[in-house]
Amino acid sequence: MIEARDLRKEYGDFVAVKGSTFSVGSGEVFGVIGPNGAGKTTTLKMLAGLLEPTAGDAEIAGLDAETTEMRERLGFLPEESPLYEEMTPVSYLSFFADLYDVPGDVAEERLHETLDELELEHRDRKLGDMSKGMKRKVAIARSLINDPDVLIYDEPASGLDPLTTNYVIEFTEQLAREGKTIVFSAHNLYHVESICDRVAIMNEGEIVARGDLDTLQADYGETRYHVYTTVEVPDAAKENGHYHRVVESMDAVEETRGAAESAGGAVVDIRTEESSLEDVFLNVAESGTTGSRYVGEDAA
Ligand SMILES: Nc1ncnc2c1ncn2[C@@H]1O[C@H](COP(=O)(O)OP(=O)(O)OP(=O)(O)O)[C@@H](O)[C@H]1O
Repeated sequence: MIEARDLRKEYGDFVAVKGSTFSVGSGEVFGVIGPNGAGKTTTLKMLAGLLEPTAGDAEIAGLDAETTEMRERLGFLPEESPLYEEMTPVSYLSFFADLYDVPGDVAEERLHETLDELELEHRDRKLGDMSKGMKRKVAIARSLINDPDVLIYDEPASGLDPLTTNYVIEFTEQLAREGKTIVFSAHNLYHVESICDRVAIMNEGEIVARGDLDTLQADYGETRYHVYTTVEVPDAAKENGHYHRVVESMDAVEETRGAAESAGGAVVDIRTEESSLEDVFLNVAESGTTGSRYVGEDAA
């Protein structure tokens, strides 16, 4: 559905994106993460045809990123979305519906339906008088006015309070369940983890790792085992009548079992804990960009 082939962006001598390559399947949710300045926005803008790449190209549904046909299939939500302050949500969204040649009655129904789903009230209030969260909801509604099947969302919940953030993330999840193909960037890795099928981790203009979450966790994460015993074993803490030891290998689990049995006790429970995306991200960041590699089924 989406193909990014070696997308590169130079600003003079500075290379903002060194060559992003990835593909996103139909109905998939793909997350782009990385520290400030990693090149996420630049990549997403090139993908959306809003920024001309210095080299490489992008396609959405087989259509070149810069074509009108492609834009009709796409909803783009920029990180910052200045709206026309004097307009109301309804006049603003009608204006964009018009630009996309959406017939008036369809646009009217669609915009109210979307604003209902987003629970946006005060639809006749000027955008300039609306809160940040309300403006973000209008920007999201704008990205959906042409009923696109592909959404590119740059930091959809940026700068919002926790309640509105949850709302926006849940709404994005709902769009994914409805079958939209979504590429989105976020700093909150918990959100990425909860929504995305696959992720790309960017650093200093490069994709340093990408793949599905399980594979990234297996490659860059660690599994921790929580072993609970009836008797004291080395490095264990007393907890609710048992002894709790955290180890990082099955060998260490077996060693703990041996220690417990030698002391006349037993292991009563073993729980595994996988790394979070945050752990994976920190491990990738620590390993630096040298020796970058791709993981997952789309390894290139
Ligand atoms: N128009 C421009 N001219 C020169 N440099 C630019 C321009 N736009 C972006 N850059 C630089 O390119 C790099 C990547 O920027 P980009 O906005 O893509 O990063 P990002 O990963 O989205 O960061 P953030 O998480 O802070 O939004 C940064 O160093 C930025 O300063």
